[in-house]
Amino acid sequence: MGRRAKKQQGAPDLSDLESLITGKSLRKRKQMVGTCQRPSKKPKDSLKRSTSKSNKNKENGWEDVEDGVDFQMETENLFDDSDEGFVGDLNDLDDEFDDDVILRGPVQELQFSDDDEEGALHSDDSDEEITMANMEAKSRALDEEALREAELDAEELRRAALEADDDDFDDMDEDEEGEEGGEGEAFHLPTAEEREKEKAAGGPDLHTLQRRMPSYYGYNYYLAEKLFLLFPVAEAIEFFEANEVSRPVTIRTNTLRTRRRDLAQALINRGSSKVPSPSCATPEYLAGHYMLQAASSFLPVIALSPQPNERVLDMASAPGGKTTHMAALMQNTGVIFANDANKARTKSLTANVHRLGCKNVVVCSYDGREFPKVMGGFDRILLDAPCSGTGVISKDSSVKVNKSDRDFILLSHLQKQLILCAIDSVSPDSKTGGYFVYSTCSVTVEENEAVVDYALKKRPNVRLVDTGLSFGREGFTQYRGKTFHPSVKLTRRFYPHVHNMDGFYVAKFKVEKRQKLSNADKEEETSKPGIVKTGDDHTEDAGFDSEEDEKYIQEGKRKAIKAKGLKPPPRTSKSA
Ligand SMILES: C[S@@+](CC[C@H](N)C(=O)[O-])C[C@H]1O[C@@H](n2cnc3c(N)ncnc32)[C@H](O)[C@@H]1O
Repeated sequence: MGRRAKKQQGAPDLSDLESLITGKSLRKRKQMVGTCQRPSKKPKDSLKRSTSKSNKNKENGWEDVEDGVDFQMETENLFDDSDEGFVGDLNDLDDEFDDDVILRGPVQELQFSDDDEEGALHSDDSDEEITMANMEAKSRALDEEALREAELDAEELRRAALEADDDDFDDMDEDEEGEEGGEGEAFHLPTAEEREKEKAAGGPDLHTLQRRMPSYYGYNYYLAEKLFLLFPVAEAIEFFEANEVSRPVTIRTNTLRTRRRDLAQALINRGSSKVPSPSCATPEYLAGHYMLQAASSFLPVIALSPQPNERVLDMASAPGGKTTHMAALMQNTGVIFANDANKARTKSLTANVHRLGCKNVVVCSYDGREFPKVMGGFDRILLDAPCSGTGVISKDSSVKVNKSDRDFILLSHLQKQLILCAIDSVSPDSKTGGYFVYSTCSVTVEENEAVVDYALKKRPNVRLVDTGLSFGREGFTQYRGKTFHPSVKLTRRFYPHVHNMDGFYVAKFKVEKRQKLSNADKEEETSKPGIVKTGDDHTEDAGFDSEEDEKYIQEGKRKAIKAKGLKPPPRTSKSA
């Protein structure tokens, strides 16, 4: 569990995914309900609790993360008249928890320790006694004050970040060798005594402040640095904050078994205002009338848009949230090969396929890198790649501390191999398709744009196309001095603090026939709009992009040596 008590977010109308663009950050939303607070208290002992939650999630499988959630919903509010598959929000609808009840609840006495910042805020200048009459005004004043301070801090941090140059990696290494850093090692928030000293000295310096924020939220230095490179500081803090809050639970009507309206009626007829979790499953759940899914997991399927009678590969498919969604869109026609390298995970995949009545699915278990040798010629392929999970920290907060650069290197290596194999398994001759979608539930550029750009370079016969998703931020075309192909802009990023859904990334490719082009033709081709510039012709080597990755490989090796308590060799100029 995070710094704050886990909260379910308000309900977006997921029947229209676009409506998830709230335009309001979580911070703003909180202000609206008067709960905006400056992150100012002690770091919570969050990770033990969150780890047990994350373990549970892992057992259940990625798509089943909500299975253990004891969610509530008032079914009437969930459905409209459409017969389409739907996602309904399951939160905030229980009238037992309406605002009135909260407002009517007993007034709680808040106690702050002497050195507590909020305590300092609380004992404002007037020393006026708090009464029922003045409480609301005081509370508002406190909120405003806290907000002002947070904004000032954020502005200071942003300025500090702008001043920081691109030598962060070097800084980090120095730190690691010094006292404060180290892989997986959290920073320390200052003691009361240290804070007094800092105050006397005119406050902490900006770098210190910047480094304290992620520590406060429980991130290790390594991941924090990554996130600060991805977002401006103020936005990074919004991202941290959003990760402390659960995303809305959503359900998808399985249109192979029922209609949205009928499901709504069935649930309403049940006479309960609450839909229990699958651990105490409803008959409708057992009968496969719906699937619990994260809202973000709809995105790659919508982008892929599989058509009836097509031949589709879901290359990393367990536990099958997206496979079963595709089967429904294809109206149980054609064939979907649902593959997953992890045999154990194919059990839950098979169970879901059966429960949801998908008759066009063949489950198989190969390493994705064996395709297309195993099988090729697909009309469409989805690669929902294994990833670091930095987009789903609200579900698995162990990600905050358990990822090292070695993990990122290995993952992006695997992703680069898988993406080439997926591309090579698509039939460019497909009459209806010839599309491939790459997705991850991670927000790092290494696992997303860098992988996509790598595929563009290695496979001259592919180009990026619009995902068809009408929201989401554009993919990065520049990152830390690297420039990606301009078409990478067509890929889409989704964030918890912006879209109120898990962090997610989606890229859609069109696969064309491979051609042996003359040099002159190549020049002409790559100058056409929308056509991918490629470094070289396709190659069977799906390894690292050696020039670019060498530095990271070397750093990974040094870290591994250090982790064993040994002294790594000095950096060579290549790895520096
Ligand atoms: C993000 S999850 C997939 C979730 C799934 N698409 C869904 O919607 O339910 C990634 C999956 O990749 C599988 N995986 C890992 N390495 C793989 C490989 N080399 N080939 C195929 N699958 C792999 C993992 O077992 C895991 O189930």
